[in-house]
Amino acid sequence: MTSSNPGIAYVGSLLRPYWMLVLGGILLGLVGGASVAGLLAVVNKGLYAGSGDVGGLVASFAGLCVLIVLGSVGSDISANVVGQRIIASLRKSLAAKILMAPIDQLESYRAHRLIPVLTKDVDAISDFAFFFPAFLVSGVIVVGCLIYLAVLSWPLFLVTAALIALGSFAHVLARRRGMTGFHLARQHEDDLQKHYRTIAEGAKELRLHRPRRRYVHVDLIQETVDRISDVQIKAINLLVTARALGTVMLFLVIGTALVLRPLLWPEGPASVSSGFVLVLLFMRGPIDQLIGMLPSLGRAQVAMRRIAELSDRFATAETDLLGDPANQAAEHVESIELRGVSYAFQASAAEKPFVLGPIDLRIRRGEIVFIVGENGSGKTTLIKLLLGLYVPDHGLLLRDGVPVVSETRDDYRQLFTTVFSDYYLFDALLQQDDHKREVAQRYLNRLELAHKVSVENGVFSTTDLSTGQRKRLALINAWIEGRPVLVFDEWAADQDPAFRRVFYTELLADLKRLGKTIIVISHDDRYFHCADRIVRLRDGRIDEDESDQQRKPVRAKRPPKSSPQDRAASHEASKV
Ligand SMILES: Nc1ncnc2c1ncn2[C@@H]1O[C@H](COP(=O)(O)OP(=O)(O)OP(=O)(O)O)[C@@H](O)[C@H]1O
Repeated sequence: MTSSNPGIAYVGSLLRPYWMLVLGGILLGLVGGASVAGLLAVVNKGLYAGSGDVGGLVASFAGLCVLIVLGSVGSDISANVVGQRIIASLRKSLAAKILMAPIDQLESYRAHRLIPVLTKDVDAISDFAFFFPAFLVSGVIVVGCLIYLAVLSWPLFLVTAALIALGSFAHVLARRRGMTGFHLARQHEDDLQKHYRTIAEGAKELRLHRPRRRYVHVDLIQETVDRISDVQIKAINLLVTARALGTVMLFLVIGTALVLRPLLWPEGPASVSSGFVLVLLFMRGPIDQLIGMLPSLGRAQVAMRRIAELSDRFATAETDLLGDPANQAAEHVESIELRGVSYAFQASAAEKPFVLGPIDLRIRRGEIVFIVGENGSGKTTLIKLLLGLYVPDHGLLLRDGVPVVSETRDDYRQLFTTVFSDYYLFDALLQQDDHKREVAQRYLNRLELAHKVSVENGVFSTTDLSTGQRKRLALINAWIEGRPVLVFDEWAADQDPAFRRVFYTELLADLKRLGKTIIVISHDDRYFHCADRIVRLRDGRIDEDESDQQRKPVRAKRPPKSSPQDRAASHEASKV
């Protein structure tokens, strides 16, 4: 979407399915607006009519009243339906966009910017959608009245139109500055969201640190809130002033019309003047309503732009991610491979981006591969490339020797179950058959969670657990999914020594016996002997790739040193 106003283009694409309703609403609005103008003409005529015209005037009056009601109710209903449908489509489409967005784009967008788009921006459009029917009808009434003015007298209409154009120009200028304010305020809203996250997620740390608490409260939150309020006040004041000037301008038009009438049209009937005054006074209401809605329209425009930008940024080549999961059963895989793969994070001009690769790595079915290396050496990035979450800048990802491309990438990803170090724990088990429930129960026992958690109607009874316990629950989820490749990113880091030992020496071996391929990111060098192969990363490159047989004697399998307590705990844990 590269049009000069991506917001309008995006909303246009959302409106397209409802074009019949939109058109119907506009036509009905036109009928309503024209009828109002007609009614004013009838009223004006009535002021000068003789007694013989009463019957015709009453009939016209009643007919026009009915048309006004039908027109305005019809256009209101259609605009309301379209407005609400657009909001619903917007919400669904944004959720779909996020579900399909390239993971690296999603990661760099950051949650504190994403959430306001989903809430604030959609709400801004929703607010406008609520007023949109009135906006539409007011617009149509103004147009209808202008047409009636033109019918009454061309010269006076031209003078009026010139003054209205002048007033509108002043409004356009005011609006442009107002919009700049709304844009600025919206940017500060992102900062505010970030600070809100800070006080919610950093509550414990802030409670313990008075200077930092004060800094966050005063320098970050209060300052940002005041900045937003100042910018909004300025923007709205400008529009309100423009509105008052608009009203004065309308009276100016009335005065000018009255003064100029004898000059411009000396032989014209008095009904022209009264008709003009009547219509101009009547127009004040709808014009006021149109101008009054400009701030809301301005905010909606800013919101649309934000939504369009997000939508543009999250565009993806993988468009079938939300298809029927029934076709995506996990299959087995003989090998997964990165061939000549490199990947660089996007970075600002000042920063040097981290570059991974080029990497050649082939993992075979049934292997236990440990990915090791210093912090920041690129282990998680490597895993994300291997999982098909990041698309390589160069090189190929292969499944059983066949390149994985956009069309096959999601099928490929279904081979894996992962527990990332920043994993998200889902409380519901999607597989609900008896066997899976039994496996879940068995592993709840084995991982010493049965006293805290049970499976009820396919949902874990609680996830209010300690950090280590939650990770065990994530492991159970992974186990139950039964996929052929399991990836653990520092799973054991939060476990007590006994469970760490159970994980490396027993659970990994169990999974291997089931024919699983296992990839483990680990810093636990005490248990490196449990791997069939160790891939060591340094600065984004593979530094060593050693199989069990190649490993030097010093690294050969030997039991890790453990305390008597470790051994006792491990014995207890392995009894289940
Ligand atoms: N979203 C991102 N944008 C930019 N750079 C990133 C991003 N994620 C990671 N990096 C950079 O990539 C490098 C490798 O990160 P990665 O998480 O792969 O390391 P790691 O080996 O898993 O580290 P650790 O052992 O600490 O988990 C780091 O220097 C990090 O700063």
